[in-house]
Amino acid sequence: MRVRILAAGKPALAYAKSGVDEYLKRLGRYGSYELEYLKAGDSTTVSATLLERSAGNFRIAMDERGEVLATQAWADKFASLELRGEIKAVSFLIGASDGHTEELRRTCDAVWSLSRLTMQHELALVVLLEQLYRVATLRRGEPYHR
Ligand SMILES: C[S@@+](CC[C@H](N)C(=O)[O-])C[C@H]1O[C@@H](n2cnc3c(N)ncnc32)[C@H](O)[C@@H]1O
Repeated sequence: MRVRILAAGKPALAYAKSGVDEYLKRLGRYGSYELEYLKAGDSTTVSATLLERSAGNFRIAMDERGEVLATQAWADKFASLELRGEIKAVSFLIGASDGHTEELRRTCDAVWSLSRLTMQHELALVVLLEQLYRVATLRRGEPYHR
């Protein structure tokens, strides 16, 4: 199963750029993880583009209003998505500074939260990638996950 991460706007902050590079590099050993940036803009335009670019994928909106899950629950959800043979790709959608539209949240297959905190979108991207890496190591029984 391909894992796609679609994010509005390339990171501009140095810590975010290096965090993204680091976790993408690490994830490369665990499967197909693809990070795609789209142009930042207003919420309506960005949400419409995110939906268009993720058409046909199992879509997970990353949003502070979403379901807060433990890391083990992420791993369990991944396993059950993989068992559903019809799902070829899952897309995680990160919004721009104004967040997602209500329509995007309604249209997605799931809405997950990284915490109840509102994070700057570049930080949210780094936290998402770190969790994906943690889930990958957890599923392989490797020691990174504690
Ligand atoms: C600055 S936030 C948008 C805040 C906006 N006020 C809202 O109502 O969503 C930009 C993006 O970062 C991501 N994000 C920020 N905090 C998050 C959290 N706690 N959980 C999941 N995603 C988060 C979301 O994708 C969000 O659309």
